[in-house]
Formats: sequence, structure tokens, C-alpha cells
Amino acid sequence: MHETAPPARHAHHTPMMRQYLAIKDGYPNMLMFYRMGDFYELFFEDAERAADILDITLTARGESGGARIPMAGVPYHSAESYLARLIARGESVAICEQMEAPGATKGPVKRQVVRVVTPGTVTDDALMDARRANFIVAVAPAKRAIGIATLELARGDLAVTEVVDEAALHSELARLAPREILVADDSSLVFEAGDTARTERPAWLFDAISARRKLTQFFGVAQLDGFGCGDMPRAIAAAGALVDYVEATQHAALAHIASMRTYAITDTLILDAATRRNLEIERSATGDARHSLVGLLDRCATAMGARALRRWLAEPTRDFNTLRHRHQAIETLAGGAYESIADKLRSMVDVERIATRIALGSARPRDLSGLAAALAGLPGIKTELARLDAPLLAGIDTALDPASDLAGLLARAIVAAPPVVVRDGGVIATGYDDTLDELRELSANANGYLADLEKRERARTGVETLKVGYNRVHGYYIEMGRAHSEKAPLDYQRRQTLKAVERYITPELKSFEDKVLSARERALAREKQLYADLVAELATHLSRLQSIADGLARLDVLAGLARCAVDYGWVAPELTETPGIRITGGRHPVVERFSDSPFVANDTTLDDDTRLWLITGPNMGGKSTYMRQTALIVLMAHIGSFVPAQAAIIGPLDRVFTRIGAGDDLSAGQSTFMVEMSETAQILHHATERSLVLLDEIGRGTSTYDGLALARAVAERLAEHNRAYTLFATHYFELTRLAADWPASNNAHFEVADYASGGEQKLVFLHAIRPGPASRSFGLQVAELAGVPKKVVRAAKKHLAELEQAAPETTSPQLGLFEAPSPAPEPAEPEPDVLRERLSTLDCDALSPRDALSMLYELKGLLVSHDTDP
Ligand SMILES: Nc1ncnc2c1ncn2[C@@H]1O[C@H](COP(=O)(O)OP(=O)(O)OP(=O)(O)O)[C@@H](O)[C@H]1O
Repeated sequence: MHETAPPARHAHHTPMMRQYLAIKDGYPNMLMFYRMGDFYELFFEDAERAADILDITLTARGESGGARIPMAGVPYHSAESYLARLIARGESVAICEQMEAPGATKGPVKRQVVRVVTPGTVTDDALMDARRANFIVAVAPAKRAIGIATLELARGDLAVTEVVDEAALHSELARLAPREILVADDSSLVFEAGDTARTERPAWLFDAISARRKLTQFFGVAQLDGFGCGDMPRAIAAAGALVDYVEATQHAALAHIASMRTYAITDTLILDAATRRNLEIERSATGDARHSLVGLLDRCATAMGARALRRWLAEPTRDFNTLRHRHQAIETLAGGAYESIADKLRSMVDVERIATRIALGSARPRDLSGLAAALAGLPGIKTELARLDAPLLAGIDTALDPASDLAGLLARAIVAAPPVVVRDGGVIATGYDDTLDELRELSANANGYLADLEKRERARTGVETLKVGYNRVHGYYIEMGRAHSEKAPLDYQRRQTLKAVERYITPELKSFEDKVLSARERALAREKQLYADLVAELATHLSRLQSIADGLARLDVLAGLARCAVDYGWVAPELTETPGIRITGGRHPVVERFSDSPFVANDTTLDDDTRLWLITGPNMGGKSTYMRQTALIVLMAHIGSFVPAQAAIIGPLDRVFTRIGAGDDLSAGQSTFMVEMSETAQILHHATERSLVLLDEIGRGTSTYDGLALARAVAERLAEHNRAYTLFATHYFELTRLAADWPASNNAHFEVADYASGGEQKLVFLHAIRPGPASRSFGLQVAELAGVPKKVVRAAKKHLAELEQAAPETTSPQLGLFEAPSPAPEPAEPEPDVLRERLSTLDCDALSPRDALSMLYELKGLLVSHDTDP
């Protein structure tokens, strides 16, 4: 909380502005919502930034300190939606409230920051995506190691690790996809731009010694060895800075963070940022989430399950035992139980986030009634589980503590359909607290009593116009016209004299007032107290609630995966210590699901005998799909899911690397080749003989000879040095000849059929992988399919024939095209407008980079023939 004493440098401002600036000084790097009546106002740069992001009007508020003050405001009642938009854009907001009624004191109303909302520390349902976890990460780099601490505040899960270099850091950050990253204010670390907020904190907070002190104090322990990170100073430094920051923003106890996990990145199958993107795990290349792996796998009935699924995908484990248990549980659930379990789960509230709000003291009445309903539903789920035979399901059954004591407590304490907030009462059920019931009774009966009193007093005084009334300042009174004042009995004491009436109080009315009149307020105060006590009582059972939430989430993921397995015909992968990947009839889960035509299943064998496949075939043949499906099957097996294949036998793997796709984006311009090469460098540095590497058309971003030379050298290095399991798709036919040089490499190609129909050549992509290299490239046919005008295709065919004639020995139709010395041009038929026509009909957007390159050569060829026209 911040003092409002203004520093001297604000002296020339108005008193209110001085107060604003003094408070704002404590929150220099974030926006401040400054409460003024029904609005939160923002001033100066804050106003400009918010106006820009929120598209609200930027006005000015008078002058202060000699200059106009930019101002923008959002209505108090709809502040949450504005907050949500700011948070989504990576902004943090300090919310400064009025702490007293206006006019209560001289000068500006007392104000205080009561809440700080930052992208990584929100716990409010309204500000979070229910199905996605919100992570905040702190990074503490040093020479030998980089410490990483991660917190999912809404779950209370704090984890730490150390990685060796920046590449590993970025890969870990890609996995976590945090909303906010904390670094020291002197840090030179640069993170990928995006919607992740970067928050800088004083460097001393990242000092390992003070961080250790902070953590031992926070957890109430003497040393950190019990958490497994006693000898990891950088991890400790990161965790200390993180805990400090979260305490500072939450203004609440963080009881739900009861422990800290230490993990090693070697426990998981690592997928770096590019690989996660290329495999379209969270969203497709076009940015849509439905056509992604998560979009397909998320059949969860609850948001808890949806988040757990994303966690599993973010942390694919290499522990085969854990995975086998999951496979077994899915097998069991797929027998049919997943349906009824999902039905039961569907009505469950987000116990995980409610547990956190209980810990933070911010649980709302409907959180508690929802929790009561969820707890009441647990026995039904446990009955289902008891019928199923799988160790993991039995473990979940144990985790689902029926908590009948808490269920009973909540059922007794909270009404079935409570209001949104406790402020106006009506939350605590009748029968829970005698005092509350009495007070409520009194206030409910007050009206009856007053009507009765009025009747009695009218009779006693004979004044028919006598009234019993109430006002806030003077309380209850008996009111009579002044003309009747002499009829007031002796026990009437004058309370207030107005123009036409006198108001009295009697001893009876006074005692009624004392006992009863404030009953409503007392009932309300009592209710608020009971509610706070109830939340505090629940907070003492936090770990039980967390365990229930965890059990429900895991069960939900497994039931969802079982549903996928049934609906899409997936099988349990076999995990084995024998190295290799052997997939029979593998399919791409997302392409299969969303494609209109039947998916052609293909096998993949990568083992000691064949570590590298050189894959050729026409554009559109299915190379990328095939490579991605292999990686997706591997990934799915490592989260414990069934996989889209007839059978899949998977040995130990450490990482999946991909170099696919980014080069397809010509708009990325010059940097495309750099990106391609730096991703390739990463792979060459880190791939091991337990890694799966997918490389698509390495080298195509540069000149043909450079590209071919690089592609060959990369393939050689992977085969001989890294010895990684590699799928290498290429258009360089020259490379396929090299398979003979490396014993563990082999050729495969995608089949395509072409046939004549009605005088025209037709192409059919069979999408089936076959042994051996492709015999032809079909580039021209694909160009024709893509709508390149027939005239141009005809011209291209002519040039191709000429080139092939000039270099008959080449095995590569395409390379031959590029490499052959320009043949002496035959005098061509006069086609003066062919270039113009070609260019005007060219649909640039429909061309792949390779087609575009071919086209350039063709156009150049046309130019040559045009220039030599007689
Ligand atoms: N096994 C398959 N069964 C059915 N359809 C498939 C299969 N593989 C790919 N396809 C379809 O073919 C299209 C092209 O596949 P893909 O992008 O994998 O080809 P490619 O050989 O990598 O092409 P390019 O070299 O132009 O990148 C896909 O969008 C998909 O719709």
C-alpha cells in the first residue's frame, strides 16, 4: 500500500494531482486506474497508452503544473472488460480506489492501490482464459547456468530448473508460453516479441543469497534442499525474485503455494519453439486453434482438464511407466466409461481456480456454492472409478477425497443459489448460525412491529395522522403534525422539529431501535464475518481441494483422450527400450480429421539400420504431412495418448527437431534463409542419436548450388555425426544418389500417377510413400494444376525438353533445368506478348516458392526466346 504524501517535486500541481502523482510514483511501469466517482481515470502517458489500446477518447483535465493533463477514463461498472483487454495486450494495471466517502475529509478523498493486475499473476476468472494456464516466469542468468522459475498462480504450482544456455532457455520459454517474464532491470536478455509482457525488477532481488532468504522465510523452512534445488543458486535466485513479485502484486497471503518442484528438462521430450510452431500444436499455420493438435485432443469436459491437457503437451514426459499407466487408463475408459464420467464432470466447476481464490481470500459466493455442488458430485464419480480396473484410475480415485465434511459444511453454510457478491447478504443459509438467524428474524419482523406500534400510538394519542418513520441520521421516530404537539404523551421525547411536524422517540421505540433497528446491518456484518470465517476454514483444507482438482483434471484428460481414441480409431503405442521408431499405417491426426478425401496411411521405420530417409516426390505429394505425422505420433505417445496408426513401437527419444515451413513464407523476405540456417544450426548442435529430426527442403532459400551443397553437408553431418533419426525431404534429386554412400540412409518417395484423359495429362497424388527415389518431379504438371496458363506450361515443356537434351546425363529434371548451360536458342515462334500475358495472369499468391523460382527461370527463358525473335 502506498502513502499519499506528495514529494516536493509535485508541489506545483493541484492537491488531487499531487495525490495522483505520489501514488503513481510507486507504480512507474504500469498503468494506474485512479478511481474518481463512477470512473477509473488514467492520466498523462497512461491515458495516451490506454486510449490507444482501448480505443477510448483521450481528453484533457484542466491544467496542473501549467500544462494540460491528458486524461482517459473507463466506467467503473465495465472496468473488468477493459482490464481484460489491457492484460491481453501485456499491460499491467494498478487499481487505486477511493478509501472513504467523498466529503468525509478536507482535500482529496483518501486513495490507495488495492490491487495490481499483471498478465502473469491474474487469478480472476473474468481476466483469464479458462482452458489455458497462465504462467509467469522469472529468469536469472549467470555464466554457467540460467535459472528459471515458473509459477501458475491460479494453481499454486511453483517449479524451478536450470538450463545451460540461452537456446535451452528459449526452448523452455516456448514450452511454457508465459504471459509475463520477470528479469533483472540490468538484464540484456532478449525474448521473442509477442504478447508476453516483460517486467523488470531491481537486480538485487535476483541475488541468490537474498532470494534464498526470501524463500526459506516464505516456505517456513530452514533450507531449500527438501525441494531438490538446494545447490541450484540460479534457480533459487529466479524463484526468490518471482515469489517477491507475486507477493507484491497480490496483496494477499499465498498459502496455496505450499511447495516448490525442481525439474530437469531432460525429464521431458524437448520440442523447441520452431518445432512447436511447425507441428501446429497450439494453432495451425494460419493461426486457428481448431485445426491444431490441441484443437483435436481437447475433448475435456472441464476447463481444469483442458489446462491439464495443455500441460501434458507442454511437458511430454519420457517416463515410460507414467505413459504406460496413462495408456492403460485410456484403454479402460475407452471401454465406454468415458461417456458417463464426462457427463458427470461437465457440471463440475473449476475446483482448481476456486481453491486458489479461497487461498487468496477472493472466493465469491458462487465459487462456494459451485464447490459444494462439485464435492457433492464426487461420490458418483468415485463409484464409476471403483468399477474400472487400471492403476492410474485407482490413484485418481484415491486423490478424489470425497471431502464429505467440507461438502456438508458448504451445504449447511451457503444457500443453493447465492448472489454474486457477499456485499448485500443473502449468502449464508438459514440454520447455519443462530445469531444470524435471530438478527434476520428481527429485521424481517421489524415492519410488522412498527405497523403495530403505529396503530397503538394512534389510539393512545387520538392522532390519526401519526406515523412511525425512519431516517438515516436520526433513526426511528414517531411523527405528528405540529398542531397536535400538545397531544404528545409524557414519554414522547422530541427528536427533531421540522416546519410542519414534530418527531419523537419513546423509550419503547428506543429500545426497539437498539435491539432491532440495526438488525439488518448487524445481520449483514455477521454474514460477512461468517463468510470470511468459512473461506478461512476452507483455506485450511487447501491441499485436499488441490488434490481433488488435480484428480478431476487428470480424469478429464484421460476421458477426453479415450473419446478421441474411440472416435478416430487410434491405438495404444508400444513403448520399448529398444531404440527406434516403427509406425505401421500412421496418419496425420488433424489432416485426417479435416480432409474431405480419405487419408492414406503410411509406415515409418527409423532404427539403427535406417536412421535417415531422403524423401522425394512432387509438390503436394504429401511429404510435409508425412513428416509432421511422424513427429505428432511421437509427441502424442509421450503425453500418454493413443496414436493415429495401426501400430506404433517407440523407443527412447530425447528431442524432436523440425525445420519446416517458415521458408514457405516469402513475405518474410530476406530473413527467410537466415531463419532456416539458424534453425538448422540449432539442430546440428543439439541433435543426438535419440532425436527425431524433420528437415524439409533445406537449402532452397539460396542459390541452387549453395543450396544443394548445404543440403548435402547437413544430411551427411546428421547421418554420420549426430546419427539422429532423420526424415529429410528434398527436391534435390542429386541427394538421392548419395543414399548409397551412407549405410544407414535410404530413399523413399511419394507416388503420383499421371495418365492421359480426353487428350489431357492428368495427375493423381496417391499420397503413398514408396521405397526408392522419385523418378520425375512433376513440377510442370503441378504448375498446370495450380492454374498456370496452358500456353506458359506448353512453353515450359518445350524449354524443359531443350534443357534435358542439352544435359542428357542429369538425373534431376529440376536441377538439370537450373544447371544446364543455356542452349543456343532455336529461333522461336514469334510470341511478342507472351511475357506480358504470362505476367498479367500470374497469381503470385498461389505459387509456392519453388514454383515461383521455376517460373522465374521460365520467364527468363521466354525473354531469351523473345529477344531472339527474328
Ligand atoms: N497421406 C495423405 N492422405 C491424404 N491426403 C494427404 C496425405 N498427405 C498429404 N495429403 C494432402 O495433400 C496435401 C499436400 O501435402 P503436403 O503439404 O504434405 O505435400 P508436400 O509434398 O509437402 O508438398 P510441398 O513440397 O509443395 O510442400 C495436404 O494438404 C493434404 O491435404
